Amino acid sequence: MSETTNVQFSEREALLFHSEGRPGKIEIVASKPMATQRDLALAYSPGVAVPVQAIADDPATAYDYTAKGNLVAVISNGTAILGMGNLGALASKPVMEGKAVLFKRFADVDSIDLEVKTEDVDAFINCVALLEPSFGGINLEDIKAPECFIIEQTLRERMNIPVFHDDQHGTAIITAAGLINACLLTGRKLDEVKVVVNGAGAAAIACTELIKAMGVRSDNVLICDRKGVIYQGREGINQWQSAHAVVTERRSLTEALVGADVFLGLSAAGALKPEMVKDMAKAPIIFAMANPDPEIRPEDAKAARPDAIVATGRSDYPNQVNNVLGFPFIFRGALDVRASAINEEMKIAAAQAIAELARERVPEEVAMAYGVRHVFGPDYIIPAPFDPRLMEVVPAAVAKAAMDSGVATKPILDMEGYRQQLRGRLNPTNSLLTLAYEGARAHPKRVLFAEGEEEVVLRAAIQFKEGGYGVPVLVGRDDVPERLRALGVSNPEEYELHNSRHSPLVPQMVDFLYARLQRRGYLRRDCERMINQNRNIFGAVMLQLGQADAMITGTTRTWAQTMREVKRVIDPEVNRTPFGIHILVGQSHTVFIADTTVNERPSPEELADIAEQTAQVARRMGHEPRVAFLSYSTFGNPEGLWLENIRAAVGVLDERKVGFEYEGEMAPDVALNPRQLANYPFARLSGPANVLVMPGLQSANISAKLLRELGGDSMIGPMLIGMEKPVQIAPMTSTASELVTLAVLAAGGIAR
Ligand SMILES: NC(=O)C1=CN([C@@H]2O[C@H](COP(=O)(O)OP(=O)(O)OC[C@H]3O[C@@H](n4cnc5c(N)ncnc54)[C@H](OP(=O)(O)O)[C@@H]3O)[C@@H](O)[C@H]2O)C=CC1
Ligand SMILES: CC(=O)C(=O)O
Ligand SMILES: [Mg+2]
Repeated sequence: MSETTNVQFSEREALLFHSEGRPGKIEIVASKPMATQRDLALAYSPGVAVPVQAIADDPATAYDYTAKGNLVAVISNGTAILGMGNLGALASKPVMEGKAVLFKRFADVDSIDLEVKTEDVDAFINCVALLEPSFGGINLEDIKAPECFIIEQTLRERMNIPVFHDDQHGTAIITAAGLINACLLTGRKLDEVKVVVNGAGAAAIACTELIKAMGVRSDNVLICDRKGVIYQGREGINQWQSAHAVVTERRSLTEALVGADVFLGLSAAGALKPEMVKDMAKAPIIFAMANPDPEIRPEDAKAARPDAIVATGRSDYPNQVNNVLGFPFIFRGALDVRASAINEEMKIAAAQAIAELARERVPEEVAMAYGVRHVFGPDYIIPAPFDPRLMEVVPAAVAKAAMDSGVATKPILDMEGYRQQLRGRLNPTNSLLTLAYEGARAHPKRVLFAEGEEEVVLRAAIQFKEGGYGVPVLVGRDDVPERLRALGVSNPEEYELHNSRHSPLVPQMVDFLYARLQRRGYLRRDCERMINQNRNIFGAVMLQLGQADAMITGTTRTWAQTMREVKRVIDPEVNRTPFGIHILVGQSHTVFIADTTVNERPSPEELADIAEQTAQVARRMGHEPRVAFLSYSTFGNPEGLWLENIRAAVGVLDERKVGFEYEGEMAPDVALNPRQLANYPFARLSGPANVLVMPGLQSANISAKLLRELGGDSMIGPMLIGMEKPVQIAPMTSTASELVTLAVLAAGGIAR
């Protein structure tokens, strides 16, 4: 995306995000059934004694019988939390929990945060070293320099699993990848560039070492800390800093930057001033990587030097140079070959793989569907963390480097098979939802929130606006600005508000509604009353009159009631069957269930329409559809009275010659479980179904709601499909972020 974007949120929102529901960001879920006494007897005593003995006899089997092989500890003592400084072990917990969930989200690595309350180097080292049996790898985090160097070095020597201080090496790898590409774009050679590194701590020293190893000349790198340039002979510098001290007359950051090609900021917010940037060389490369706030804001850097290539550590500006691009995938590769360490070869392989990926074109279907233009250039020197290709490319490169350099204890024999397996580990829905959000930011639309008096709706509207996803158009009373202010909004007057009491649009709206309903038994005054008193009708007419691009409602009335109101104003699209889809999203699977909201006893043609349109939605969300028409019966067994419609629907699709797999009638276990499906070798599904077409509304709606209430996975929807205008009716229990997701899907044309 080329536009500069800037996600904003209030402090209240950030706290609410962390406290809502279960406090914090992680929970532990059992990976084996725990339902019966037998399960418990196997999982715990006495059954557990068997793997205990096996591991005692052969320690390598711990990888077969426990979670060790996919488990990474994120460990900190909180002495250098982001760029916020030493705030202690406990305060670092939100960051460490955050890293743990990023491991899972991006690379399906299970991870747990451990905050160790000591600044004593030996105590910390002992604590971590003793944990070796528990984990497949150790990610050290936010530990200040110089202690971090001793800690990491000693632990690498003492432990037989990868120990990786991410602020050092993760950051260095991503910085190196970004630098390679920025130099390519500006026609520079690494052995000629003059670099100023601001900050002389963990990240800065590691970045300096890696870029020197890649060819940047030692006498071309100046490092600065708060006191200025680290020159040879300066008092009070440590051994890691003195290794990079140079002979120079320059003393301040300002002096250091005169004529410099590259600024690498790994220090603190605001450390780089616009006037300093002015003296840098032509087309300067500025990586302001301090978190959460960079050394200079990109807009200020660009104002001072429009010819600059600017990167930050943040996700809300172009060019995010942040270690999140590396650590999940680097550990994925290291774990998969049971590497005993993450060595230089693996780091360089990761940096090169990431740099190369940015130079390749983003897959066309992703770019087209979401209007996201990621083309190698000054605003795109590095892939975005949600780029699904990272998961395939980086772990494979790291695993290969581990094998080639002799640290892989379980080499991968079939590399192509491994890449395929990596692809299957991630659910495309996750990355496509992120891309849908990015697409919304690139093409902001006007979304009407009809129930502007509900707190949850206002919070969704705030998130929608502050996230830059579009313009919320609120329907509500005059006290809405006051309510927005109470929710932490400082500029509520910037929110567009429509109130039927004094909207100048009302006469036009009444005309529209009356023209539509006069032959359906409504008088003009009925229409006036509906416009004045019913927010869904008011909102839907606004949508019809082109005042917004999409509409979200549903939190104050039941779904059916809301649908009745909406349908008074908005028709189904010509030749389409309106219906509803619930989408069940797990870590590695997505299932689309339809029709969960509209048609009580769909005809064969309607079932076929529902299948076709749901398959299209699945494709828009990155899944190759495999449709199962569900029943209690599988291919006529048991026989029953209600199967004809379903069989006829399969026949309708046969005639239509649709371009996706479908089959039926079949029971859900046959549709979803390959072992059951194997009993029907003639069935035309190449794998478990991901689109489930239900025989009727009873079973569909009940299943969707059961799954929402009892299932562990998250549910999107119901999405309303097939209406002439993009209107979405959310469940009454929706959270603010669920409403935002529906708004983004509706505005982006994915839910239609
Ligand atoms: N984008 C990314 O992926 C990453 C970014 N970072 C960022 O890098 C920064 C440093 O992290 P880390 O190395 O772990 O921390 P450390 O505590 O190890 O190092 C901090 C260093 O920054 C220096 N510093 C602080 N303020 C200034 C300033 N105003 N001007 C010059 N130097 C300054 C300190 O110098 P002194 O000794 O004089 O105080 C010290 O050398 C943080 O902002 C962090 O968020 C870190 C890792 C990854
Ligand atoms: C990104 C990161 O690890 C940091 O800022 O410390
Ligand atoms: Mg960090």
